[in-house]
Amino acid sequence: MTATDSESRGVQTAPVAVDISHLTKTFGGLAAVDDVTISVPERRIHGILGPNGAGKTTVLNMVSGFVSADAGRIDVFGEDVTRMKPFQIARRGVARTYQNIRLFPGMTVLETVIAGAYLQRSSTILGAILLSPAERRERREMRDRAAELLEKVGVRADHGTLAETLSYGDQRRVEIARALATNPRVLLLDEPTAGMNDVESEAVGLLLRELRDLGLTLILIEHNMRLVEEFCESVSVMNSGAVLAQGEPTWCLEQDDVKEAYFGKRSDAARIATLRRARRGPGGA
Ligand SMILES: Nc1ncnc2c1ncn2[C@@H]1O[C@H](COP(=O)(O)OP(=O)(O)OP(=O)(O)O)[C@@H](O)[C@H]1O
Repeated sequence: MTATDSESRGVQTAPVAVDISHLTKTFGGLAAVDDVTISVPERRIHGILGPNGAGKTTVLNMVSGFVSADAGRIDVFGEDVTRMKPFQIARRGVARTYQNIRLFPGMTVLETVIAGAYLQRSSTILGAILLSPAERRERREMRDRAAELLEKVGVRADHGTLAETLSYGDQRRVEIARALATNPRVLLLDEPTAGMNDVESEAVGLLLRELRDLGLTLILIEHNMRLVEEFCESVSVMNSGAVLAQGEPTWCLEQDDVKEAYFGKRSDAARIATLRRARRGPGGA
């Protein structure tokens, strides 16, 4: 079927933002990622799920250039980034957060977010040294934008507080704000709700949806099934380096091999049903 056929039937086919094709990475003989193919359209919230050691973080590390692929290819908005360095990929609009929070020690909340914005600077080094009017204006704009982003992600703490002294949930939010300060088109999030309670996780889910509505493509590694089912539009479930199932989250989670691989035990698989009931309320449906 051609694009014209699709359009004439009113089917919208969004351009692909991140196209991962036959990606493979081996560490000391172990295939951490084994022939993985994942295609994420623009303006999508896509989850990568799977048990510990499934290869999820290694996939994100390759997309962001922190780990080089042994085989396969990664395209971002149609451009081959497979062999690019992290800063080159970042310049193409890919930002990320980490599983283990990486905030700069000794920096305030505001400084941390401003540090993210430095990738976007247009002022010259000479301008910075001489503190030219353009430099001063740019610094002011970065401060304003950083404050705006902190507000958007829901950090209520004083912006002068040292980032490392914040609660775990707030540190994760500061990380998201720092990533957003680079003006990304694609945001990769490694367990953004780890350590958060249900209310905080829900707020992150709503934020992701808001970002999607603003045009971002979001790829997140997430263990919170409730969040996945509520906010992810599609998922890839991985196990032992390979993709077991891809598609609509609820459908994927109902596949027997996914339940077995991801949750290991029947009793854990039952947890999915419990979470669904909780989400729908006492009336079910
Ligand atoms: N730099 C590395 N050197 C050696 N082995 C690695 C390296 N990075 C990852 N691995 C191994 O590759 C496999 C996949 O790891 P990865 O962190 O991608 O899994 P994951 O699905 O993100 O797991 P988790 O949910 O626990 O973070 C694991 O067996 C891990 O030990």
